[in-house]
Amino acid sequence: MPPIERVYICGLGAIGAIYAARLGETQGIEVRVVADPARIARYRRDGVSVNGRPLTVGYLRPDDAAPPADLILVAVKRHQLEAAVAAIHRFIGPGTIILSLLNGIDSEAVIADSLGLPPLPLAMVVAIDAVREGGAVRYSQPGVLVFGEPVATETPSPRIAALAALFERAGMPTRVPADMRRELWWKFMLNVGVNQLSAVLRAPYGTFQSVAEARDLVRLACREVVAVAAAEGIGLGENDIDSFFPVIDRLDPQMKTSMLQDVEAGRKTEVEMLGGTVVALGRRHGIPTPVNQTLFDLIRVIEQG
Ligand SMILES: NC(=O)C1=CN([C@@H]2O[C@H](COP(=O)(O)OP(=O)(O)OC[C@H]3O[C@@H](n4cnc5c(N)ncnc54)[C@H](OP(=O)(O)O)[C@@H]3O)[C@@H](O)[C@H]2O)C=CC1
Ligand SMILES: CC(C)(CO)C(=O)C(=O)O
Repeated sequence: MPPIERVYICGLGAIGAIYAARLGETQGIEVRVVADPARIARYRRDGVSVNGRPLTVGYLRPDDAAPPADLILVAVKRHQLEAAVAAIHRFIGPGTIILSLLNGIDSEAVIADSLGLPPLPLAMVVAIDAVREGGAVRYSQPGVLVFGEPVATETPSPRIAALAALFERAGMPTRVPADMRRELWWKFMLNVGVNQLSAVLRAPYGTFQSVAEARDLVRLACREVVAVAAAEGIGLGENDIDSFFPVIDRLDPQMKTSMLQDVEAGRKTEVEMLGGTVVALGRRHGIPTPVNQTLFDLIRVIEQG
């Protein structure tokens, strides 16, 4: 597989801007952000910055004529995914790799199904504390991009090797686990616990680092993920809950989850893809999920308040 040189990004938010900045500074990589004219006008007028440095990047409108990308990074919120897929479809060629940086367990399948493509690689960004206010993005921990094929394998496929080579050139930390599907579920469990509780408690990471009761509440929500995951053939356990607290403990105590940022900015949250998914899977498998039902209802009330 040829090296990745042309990267298009859809979603210039907390995550997308960090990837645009890092890849855009890498010799030999062309980065362009795909967005509708209204968003492009806003980015040009108000500016986008990452840790105080203005971002200079080229833009592409969904109906522009441009060569297919080698790689498309999708970094929108879950409820924005369908529109993002429509925006990128013109830039997909036979060799284009699409990598979804969204949280949750279904975005890759949604993208592939909508576009009639074979299964995409699975991906997630972990241990990052990105915060966005308007177009100003800040982070203290850059995190790790974790990706792999959807079917467990010890040997990286050509597209996974090409992705690893790209991010190594850009000096961005990556990890390629053998069983990426299980990793995605592990991160999903973390987000179900920490993101939802942070939104209800209006709590930054510091609360989950120092308040025992907050950690206990996270555990209660995550145990329901362990139960539905088992019914879906994914083996997670209490030790997997234990293993994410050290990740949260290393984040800036004053920074906030993406869901708390949405609540504070009055935006729609990703609650359907977190608690909503747990509740739906619980119903399908006859597993009670009262904690996630409660969190779901609370966050829906907050969204409408
Ligand atoms: N923030 C974090 O620390 C982390 C977030 N994640 C996950 O990454 C994903 C992205 O999160 P995050 O970056 O925080 O979200 P943001 O809300 O900061 O960014 C999403 C961006 O996508 C833009 N967008 C939405 N729809 C379109 C579209 N159709 N075309 C072009 N641009 C579009 C939005 O523009 P506009 O503002 O104009 O709507 C916004 O700038 C989520 O799934 C989140 O859960 C994962 C790890 C950590
Ligand atoms: C793990 C965490 C909480 C930060 O990386 C996240 O994924 C988010 O804010 O959505």
